[in-house]
Amino acid sequence: MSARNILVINCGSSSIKFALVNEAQTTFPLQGLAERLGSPEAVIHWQFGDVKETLSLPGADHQVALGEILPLAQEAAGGRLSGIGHRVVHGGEHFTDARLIDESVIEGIRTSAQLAPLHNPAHLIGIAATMSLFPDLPQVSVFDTAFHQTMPPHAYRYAVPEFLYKEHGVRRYGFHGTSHRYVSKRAAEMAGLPVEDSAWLSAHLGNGCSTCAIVNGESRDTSMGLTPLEGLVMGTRSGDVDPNLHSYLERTLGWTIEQVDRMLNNDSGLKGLSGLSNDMRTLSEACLSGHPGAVLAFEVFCYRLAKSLAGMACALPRLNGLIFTGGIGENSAAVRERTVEHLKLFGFQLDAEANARCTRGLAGEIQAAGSPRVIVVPTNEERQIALDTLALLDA
Ligand SMILES: Nc1ncnc2c1ncn2[C@@H]1O[C@H](COP(=O)(O)OP(=O)(O)O)[C@@H](O)[C@H]1O
Ligand SMILES: CC(=O)OP(=O)(O)O
Ligand SMILES: [Mg+2]
Repeated sequence: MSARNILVINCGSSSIKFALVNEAQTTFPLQGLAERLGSPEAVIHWQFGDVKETLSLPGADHQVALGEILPLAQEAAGGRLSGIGHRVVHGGEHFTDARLIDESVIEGIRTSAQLAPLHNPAHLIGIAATMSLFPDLPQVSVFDTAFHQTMPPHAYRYAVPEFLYKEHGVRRYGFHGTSHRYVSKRAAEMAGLPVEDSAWLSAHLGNGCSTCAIVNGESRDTSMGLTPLEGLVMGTRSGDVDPNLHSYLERTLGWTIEQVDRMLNNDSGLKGLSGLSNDMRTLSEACLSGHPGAVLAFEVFCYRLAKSLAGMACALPRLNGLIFTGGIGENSAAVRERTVEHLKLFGFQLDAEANARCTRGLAGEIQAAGSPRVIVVPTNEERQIALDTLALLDA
C-alpha cells in the first residue's frame, strides 16, 4: 500500500491553518494559512515544496477558501487524499478520543461552543464546508481537550457549588492536549523510556501557553481551565487573575462583561504587560536594549511559568524531565534559561551551550550534568492529528 495523505485543518474565526501530511514523509508536502477571511483583505499563503505562493481572495469566507485549499491538497497529494483531520479546541466531556465526524459529533462540538465561543463555531464552519465540498472523504475531529480527560476530580474540579459542574459543565478541561501528548511520546523516545512508564512536566509555549503533568502517557493536571484563558501569561491573554477583577472593574470603571473579556483575552499577557508586542521575538530584542515594559513582560512570563511547573509537580509520583515546546519553548533559549533558574529547588540546571543550540526545530537535551532532564521537543500537532485520523480510518 502506498503512503497515505491526510489534509489537516485548523479553522479559526477568520483564519484556516492547513497542512498536507504524508505518512511516510517527515516534512509537509504542502502547508499554509488563509487569513482575514470574510474581509476585503482575505488571502491564502502556502508553501508547496520549495515554492511559496500567495492568492488574494477579497471577501472570501471559509467555504470559498477551502474551495481553493482542497484542490491544492489534491494536487500536492498526487490525487490521493485519504481523509481530512480537523483540530477542534473544545470537546467538553463528550470526547475522550478522536472521532469520525457524523451528526452526533457535530452536535457535541456545537454543545461545547458555549465554552469556546472563539474557536468551536469556526471549527463547525470549517467542517460544514469540507463536508459539502468533499462528501466522499472521511473527516475526523481531534480534540485539544480529549487528552486531559484522564485528570482526577481533585485536579479538574473548581471549588464552586456542585450544580455548576453537574448541570453546567463548569470544570477544568485543559487544552493543547494534542501537543502535550505528542511531545511526551517524543521525549520518552529520546530518553529511551517507554512512555507508559514515564513522568513529565510539559510546557507548551505558543500564542496560547499551558503546562501539563503527564504520567505514563496520561494527563494528570494542566494549567488551562474551563476555557483557554486560565493559567500562564500568553501573547495577548492574561492567564490567572483574581476572579474579583471582573466586579472591581464593573464597580470602579463601569465596564461590561464583554469589555472585561476582551481586555483579558486580547489586550493582556505579553502585549498588555510590555505595552509593545505580543510576540516574544520582538520582546527579546527589546529586552536587549533595556525596554522596561519588555523586561517586565519577560520576567513575569518566566516566573509565572516556573510557578505553574512547580505546582504541576504535585501531580507527579516521580520526574523524568521537563519538556519545552511551542514557538517560544522551541526557540527561546532566554525563556528556558530564566524559567529554569526559578526551579533550582528541583535540581534543574541547564548546559548553556546545549540550550543555545536548540532553536529552529532542533530537538535535544539541554540540562547540565547532574540535573534532571530538560528536553526541547518541536511539537507537531498536524502530524499527531494526521496519525489520529489514519488510526480511525484503519479501525
Ligand atoms: N526565535 C524565537 N525567539 C523567541 N520567540 C520566538 C522565536 N520564534 C518564534 N517565537 C515565538 O513563538 C510564538 C508563536 O508560537 P507558535 O507555536 O508558532 O504559535 P501558535 O500557537 O499560533 O501555533 C510567538 O510569541 C513568537 O514570537
Ligand atoms: C487552545 C489554545 O490556546 O490554542 P492556541 O494556542 O492555538 O491559541
Ligand atoms: Mg503552532
